[in-house]
Amino acid sequence: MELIQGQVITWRSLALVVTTLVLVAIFHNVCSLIMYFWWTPRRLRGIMEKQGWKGPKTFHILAGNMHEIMKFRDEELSKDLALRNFDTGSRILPQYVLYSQKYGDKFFYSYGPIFKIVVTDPNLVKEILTNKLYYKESLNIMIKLAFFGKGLFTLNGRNWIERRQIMEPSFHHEALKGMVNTMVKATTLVLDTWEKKIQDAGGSTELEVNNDMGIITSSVISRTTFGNNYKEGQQMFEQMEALVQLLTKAFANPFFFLPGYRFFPTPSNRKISKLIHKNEKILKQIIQIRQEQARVDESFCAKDILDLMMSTNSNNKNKKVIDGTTSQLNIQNLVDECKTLFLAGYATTSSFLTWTMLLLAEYPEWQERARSEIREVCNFNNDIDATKLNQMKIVGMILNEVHRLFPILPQLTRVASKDMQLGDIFVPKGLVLEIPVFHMHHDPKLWGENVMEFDPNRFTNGVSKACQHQQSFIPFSGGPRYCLGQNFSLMESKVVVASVLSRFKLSVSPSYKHCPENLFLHSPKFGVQLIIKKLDT
Ligand code: HEM
Repeated sequence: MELIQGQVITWRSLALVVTTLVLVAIFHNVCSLIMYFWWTPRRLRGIMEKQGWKGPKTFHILAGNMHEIMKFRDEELSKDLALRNFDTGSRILPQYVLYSQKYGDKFFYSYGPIFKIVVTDPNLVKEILTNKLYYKESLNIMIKLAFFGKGLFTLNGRNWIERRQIMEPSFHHEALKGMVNTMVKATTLVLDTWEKKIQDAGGSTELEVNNDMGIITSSVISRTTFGNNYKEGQQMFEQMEALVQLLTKAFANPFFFLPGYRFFPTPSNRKISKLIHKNEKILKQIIQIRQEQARVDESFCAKDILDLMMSTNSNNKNKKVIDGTTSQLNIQNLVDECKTLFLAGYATTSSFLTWTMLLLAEYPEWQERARSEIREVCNFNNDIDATKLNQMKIVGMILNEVHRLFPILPQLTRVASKDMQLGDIFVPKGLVLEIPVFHMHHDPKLWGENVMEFDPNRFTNGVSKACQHQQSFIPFSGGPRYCLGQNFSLMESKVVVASVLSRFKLSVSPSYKHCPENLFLHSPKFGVQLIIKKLDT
């Protein structure tokens, strides 16, 4: 009886403990949700209002001010736009135009439940980008899993420092010099198809170049990262494109931002998980084969980015990095870094090159000036190397001006890791600071009255002479987290421009509709249609 009673007591206590735990978990989650969606944005807003910052009076608990911003953006996107009109802020960063007109320079708004202030003063921007106490905002979990994992782009703090040390040698000048040939080869393959199309069409043809720039940059990144395994790498791009499409659609669903939503077995979530899994499988296979090669072949030496990464990684085996611990990447870390390089290195440069082709076609005088320089430097043969790329000054000026007018990442964000002082602003812990790169690149106070014109001449004496403040030009960000692939991308862009202009003449097709948009990246909504002619030599 006692035993039975004892058992009853035990079961009761167990049930009580379980119920209490469940209730505590529910209470904790409800409190976190209330903090995230209601309390934190209101608290931060109160602190900023007390300091004279202004912004929209109301915001939706899930969507923040997104409805108003998207409505304004869609109205702007539906208007016709002249190609030489670079005053496109209302479609690229609509929140900036909408709220700076209403509230002046010191304004805030809410992106979903995230409360943000916008900072444009170049001195403050410099402080934000260089001070490591401002860390990278965490990305939506689905985007993170799909494209970056726990890779360099998303890491913060000590993990980021360790990872950057491992990744940097793969992008040093000496390593990059050896990649120029690969860049030329990948470009030539696509340009040969242009030549064939022109021949078939009897002298000139219309081409949508955004697609072809994507083929070049995906081929360059898979060849430079994976060398002989580039074909396996290239399979990933189709999946990545599909993931971009699915995630863009998913973004329109307000529940997408709810914590834990990714675990709901919706058709879209299932497709996304399947694609992520497929990509990881391809990458793991490539890396495992490499690890095996390195193990059995003593003479195995660094040839491509993955080899370089793996060899820096194995040299780190016995090296104490920080706090006396060693840092070595495991296979999942390597997979995440490859994913990061694929997305960061492909879509960015591809959109950038598309805008470059468009502006070269629209400004024939600059196309000709660049062509003369290329003729002088490399005599129009494909004998391009790193030294010759360095000598292409006019091409460099054109590329800078395209980066200024069409920054591919039109805004950057950072989060305060603790209460801080930024100039005369008190920045509370957790506040998100947005840097509107696009608007800084188009500000007449920083660039002069001709800011809305395409004028590469402004870069004749370098960036420091082109604008009032070095931090006014940040297409690749600034401070310790500047783009790891900056020099890689500049080299690749020069190779593509030099190869295209050595063989072809470009003009804008009448079928081109100018519609820049900011969908993750600053890119042309309907692609870029150009008329391509073979150059008379
Ligand atoms: C037109 C081309 C490119 C542009 C405009 C661009 C722009 C940027 C920007 C603005 C950031 C910093 C983001 C932030 O501070 O929040 C960044 C980071 C990064 N980029 Fe690029 N990028 C380009 C090409 C590339 C290429 C070709 C690669 C690699 C092959 C690459 C790899 C990376 C990586 C790994 C990071 C993260 C660096 C870190 O956090 O330490 N990027 N990029």
